[in-house]
Amino acid sequence: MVSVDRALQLLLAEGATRAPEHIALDRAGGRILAAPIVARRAAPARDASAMDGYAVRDADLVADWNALTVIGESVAGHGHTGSLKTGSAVRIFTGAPVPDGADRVILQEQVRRMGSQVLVPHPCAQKRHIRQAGSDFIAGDLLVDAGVPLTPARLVAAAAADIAEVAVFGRPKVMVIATGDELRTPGFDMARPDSIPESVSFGVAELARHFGAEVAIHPRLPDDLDRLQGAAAEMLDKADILVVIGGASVGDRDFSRRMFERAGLRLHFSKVLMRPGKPVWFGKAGGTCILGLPGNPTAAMITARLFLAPLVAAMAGREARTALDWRARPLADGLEVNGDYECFLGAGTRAGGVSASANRDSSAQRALAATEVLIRRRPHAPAAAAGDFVETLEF
Ligand SMILES: Nc1nc2c(c(=O)[nH]1)N[C@H]1C(S)=C(S)[C@@H](COP(=O)(O)OP(=O)(O)OC[C@H]3O[C@@H](n4cnc5c(N)ncnc54)[C@H](O)[C@@H]3O)O[C@H]1N2
Ligand code: MOO
Repeated sequence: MVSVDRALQLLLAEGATRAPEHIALDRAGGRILAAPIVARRAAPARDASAMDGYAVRDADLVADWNALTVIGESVAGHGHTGSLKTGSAVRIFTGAPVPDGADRVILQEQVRRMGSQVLVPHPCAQKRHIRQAGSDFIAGDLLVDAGVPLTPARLVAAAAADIAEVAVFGRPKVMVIATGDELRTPGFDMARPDSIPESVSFGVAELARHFGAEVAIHPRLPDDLDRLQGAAAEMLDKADILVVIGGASVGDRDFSRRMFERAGLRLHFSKVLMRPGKPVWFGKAGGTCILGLPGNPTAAMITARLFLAPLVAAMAGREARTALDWRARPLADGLEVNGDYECFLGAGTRAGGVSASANRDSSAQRALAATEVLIRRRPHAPAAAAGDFVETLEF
């Protein structure tokens, strides 16, 4: 049996990032950049108007009101050709190139238009309403570092930098399999009272996707060692990480480790000093990582959050710690002294702080749905009172 920290260390030693690939920007959302985004052009490329109005020369604005001849128009996408001469103005719109010779843009609300002329007030010390060429960035500027996800906002910056294709890390392939004679597909074939809906694979698959994996769900299998061993070899070929749900404990029909014996399983840890989730195990067969989750749904989801999420994140090109962002939050209610095992309590958040679920049974699924954060209780942590700070993780 190993501690949670030691288990993480052993697991993450196997979390090598996937090779980078080049993909079109419109398919790159959420992927992790393998190379930085460097601007290929300046923004704006030339001086641009920040407002709708008139481009004018300061030298023409000496009186309280100044009559200027409107000699043309500059709209976004079609700039005015030619420069601004003494006594003239150019009608201009937001985003349009500012004609050469213009010093500022006067807002249209502040002028009086009279036929081909415009009456422009003295600008006093008003803003110029001109975005200078390169004031956002210039060609060669680093806009986004490697190693971070392409968020919606970063996709905008990459496109603005005139980039059509980005280098991102490959996504790890995760295959999830649920095992157990009692399991049935939700919504089907629940006639026998000893059948239960298979629920855990849905949560584990979504969690893996959320942290950057490409996920496949293998059809679930009964507790039949021959069939499990037969499926093992085929699954190992198709996945970077294989997640087996159930059969992790010591019962006569708990086969999740033995399922991979023939494939040459090398166990890195088997059992962790934690509650819930003690039966969780991790090993490798060939080049594939195998994570065995306990079947009890709360135990499965907590161990997946603590071990699968950082492994996927690391393989997808992020630092594993980004998936384990422990934060101090105050307790809304007190907690009892902790025992020898490290404990992870599902909790909700309220105005006063975090509040652990009353139901701590590792088979609970209603309390799981209400869990927003996990509270971490180190071995032998003393009793804690409302208002005390505890380590918490987004769930
Ligand atoms: N003698 C001992 N018994 C048990 C120990 C132990 O140390 N000694 N550990 C207990 C702990 S802790 C856990 S957790 C469970 C883990 O058991 P398994 O991983 O072998 O899981 P199963 O027996 O297959 O299932 C447990 C429970 O969860 C339900 N289940 C399983 N898979 C799913 C699924 N995909 N969707 C929904 N529900 C699932 C299953 O029906 C069982 O009710 O072992 C304790 N026993
Ligand atoms: O993982 Mo078990 O469900 O610790 O009780």
